Amino acid sequence: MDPVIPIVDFDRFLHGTEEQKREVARGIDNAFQEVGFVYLKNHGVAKALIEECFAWSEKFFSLPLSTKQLSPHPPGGSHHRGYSSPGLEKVTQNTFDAESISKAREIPDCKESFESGNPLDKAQPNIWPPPHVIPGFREFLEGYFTQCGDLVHKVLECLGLALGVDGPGLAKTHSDSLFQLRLLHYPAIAAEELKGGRRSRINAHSDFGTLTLLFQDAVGGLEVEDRFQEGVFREVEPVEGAVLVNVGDLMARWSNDRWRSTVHRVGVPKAMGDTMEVVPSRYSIPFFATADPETVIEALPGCWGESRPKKYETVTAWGYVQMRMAALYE
Ligand SMILES: O=C(O)CCC(=O)C(=O)O
Ligand SMILES: [Fe+2]
Repeated sequence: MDPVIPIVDFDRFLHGTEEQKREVARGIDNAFQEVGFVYLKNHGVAKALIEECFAWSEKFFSLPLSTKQLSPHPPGGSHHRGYSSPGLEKVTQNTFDAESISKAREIPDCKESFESGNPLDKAQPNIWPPPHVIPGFREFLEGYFTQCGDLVHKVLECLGLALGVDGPGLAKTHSDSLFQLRLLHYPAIAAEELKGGRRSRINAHSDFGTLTLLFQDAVGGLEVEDRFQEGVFREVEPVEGAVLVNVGDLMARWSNDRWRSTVHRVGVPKAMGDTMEVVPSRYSIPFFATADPETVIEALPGCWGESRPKKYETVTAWGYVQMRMAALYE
């Protein structure tokens, strides 16, 4: 059976009555408890803007490799900006020791990406291509970043409502907006390579941060792990006009595991059937949110009590994300 990712009408939070807002908050809360993913429709980011972002992404990735490499992702995992060519980033899941990391990396991810962040982020400055190579790219992405950041803040406000946290509560912990906008391109690939497990589009992983927004094209192939059967993945079909929102590890921990950070990966789209030999190229645009670095991550109100003791030690948001990033590169 396909996983049911609930679809919630976010306009009822953005413009609804108090009761409608609470209803949306309950809807997202339930979805995050059950699957860790929710589809939001009427999320307020204009369709034309999202389409334009996909167009910029296609334009960037169609540049020659040598041109894309004019804005290279630095070696190591601590400065996550710029262009990564296919095979550079190798996603692994919960493996921090050298031996298991190198084993997981035998199957390369067949994708290329371009990462950018908040222009005010001093710790991770953006790495843009020279303007003459793709004029307007930087300006567009900087504006798009702000729009996605606004949506993250709204979703956090809504989650705060679900937990009974007053006012902007949770959104306040993300006020630096040290988020990451990622353009992703999975080049066309022989179906055999993916099915035979010799290569993957993106290996199974969960996201590190608090929340991820994911816009994807119509190709499909995103799969989420069955909550009751480890290692069993089911496809999540794209829903036109809706943004997929999922819980990251930091949020799972912060919510004392009330909300799930579900493992996901990208494989062969089911809609292709068994006959197609080449899996078409796919584009997606995740936007990763995390809390301000100094935020103290300890069980949120409403997520612990006598019958639900706190499961995790207190960490800062910064300390946690650094540990996860270091396992990505090198
Ligand atoms: O491309 C996708 O649909 C998923 C990407 C993803 O999971 C990630 O970048 O963390
Ligand atoms: Fe992910």
